Formats: sequence, C-alpha cells, structure tokens
Amino acid sequence: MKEVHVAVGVILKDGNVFVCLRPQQVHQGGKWEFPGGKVDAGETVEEALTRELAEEIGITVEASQPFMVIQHDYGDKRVRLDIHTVTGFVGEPYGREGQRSRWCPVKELLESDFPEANRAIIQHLQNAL
Ligand SMILES: Nc1nc2c([nH]c(=O)n2[C@H]2C[C@H](O)[C@@H](COP(=O)(O)OP(=O)(O)OP(=O)(O)O)O2)c(=O)[nH]1
Ligand SMILES: [Mg+2]
Repeated sequence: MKEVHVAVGVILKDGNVFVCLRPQQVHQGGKWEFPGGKVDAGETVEEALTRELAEEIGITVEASQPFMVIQHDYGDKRVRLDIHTVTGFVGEPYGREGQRSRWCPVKELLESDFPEANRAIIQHLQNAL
C-alpha cells in the first residue's frame, strides 16, 4: 500500500493549538485533527502546508518550523505526517470548509479524540512546551 505524504500544521497561540473536526465521511472522520493535507508532487512540505491552511482555515502562514515526522499504518491507509509548528500567521483561523474548529489548550489535547498517530505528536508537544 503506498504511503500518503501529509503536511500537518500545529498552530500555536498563547499555549493553545488550533484544531478542526474531520468530516464524518473522510478517513479518520469524526476525529479532531491539526489542519493540513496531502503534499502534491513537486511541492515542498512548507508549500503544501501554506496551501492547505489557506484552503482549510483561511490563514496565511508567515513562520513555521519542522517539529517531527510520524509514519503510521492505519490498515486501510499508510501516512507519513510531516508536522510543522506554525508560530506566525495572518488572519483568524476558522473552519473555511464548514468544519467545526476551536482553540484547545495544549495540556487538554489528550481529552479529545484524535487519530492514533497524533498521540505521539501531542505527547511531544506537551513535553516541549
Ligand atoms: N490533516 C491531518 N491529517 C491527519 C492527522 N493525523 C492523521 O493521521 N492524519 C491523516 C488523515 C488522512 O488519512 C491523512 C491526510 O489528511 P487529509 O484527509 O486532511 O488530506 P487532504 O486534506 O489533502 O484531503 P482532502 O481534505 O483534500 O480530501 O492524514 C492530522 O492531525 N491532520
Ligand atoms: Mg485536510
């Protein structure tokens, strides 16, 4: 099974992270996510992240840093999550595609239902901040 390369943004502001609720009908639907999406052929991770965050939550990324890379096999899909923290952006994020979204305190992230692969990201975040 081929691996999908995904750019994922951990958008940080005052100890909170911006999270979106994945639509029911997509893979890992009904779970929370850090916004992002597939890296198209010929795109860098930064380009994909900037594009996906503009499309999905209406912000312009101004400062991002590589945070970690996670490979996960969901059984029905293999993903390679290329996670960057986003510490500078223009605009107020919102669910531009009609998805629910909210700012969540970093320390409360594990109280929400995220895809399995996100557990390691959250633990790394909670240790790092
Ligand atoms: N965006 C995002 N995807 C995640 C996270 N954790 C995780 O396992 N994934 C998986 C779910 C999907 O199988 C895969 C790609 O995410 P995606 O469905 O958002 O890709 P996409 O935005 O390009 O797809 P689409 O919305 O355009 O249909 O990565 C996460 O925190 N954020
Ligand atoms: Mg997406």
